[in-house]
Amino acid sequence: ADPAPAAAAATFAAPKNISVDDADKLLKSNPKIVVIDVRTTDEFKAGHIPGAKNIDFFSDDFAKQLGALDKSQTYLVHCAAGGRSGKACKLIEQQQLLPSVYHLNEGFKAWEKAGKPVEK
Ligand SMILES: O=S(=O)([O-])[S-]
Repeated sequence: ADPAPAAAAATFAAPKNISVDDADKLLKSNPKIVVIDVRTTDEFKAGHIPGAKNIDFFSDDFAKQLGALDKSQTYLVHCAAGGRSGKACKLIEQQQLLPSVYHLNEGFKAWEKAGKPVEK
């Protein structure tokens, strides 16, 4: 009666830290990757990575919203400087919310500072 959780778990990989330059290259080479910006709506509105989806880390149903995303996609998660997104990635790993996640751990601040594309 055991649903073989080990086999299911094997398809999940822990979120992988990635630099600003590597994230930029990754998004260019794979336009299907979904960027998840876990900052607040106000921060998001002030400028974000083009095409990003905003899911506020502080929203009550944050984990639920992540868990409801399409698990066949690959995601790039970030916040402003890696604090909130680091916690988000722990949650993703512990609860196995998404199987394929990159973490832009230096955050949007580093992205912007490097002169990478920003959309409002
Ligand atoms: O949470 S934070 O690193 O964006 S300040």
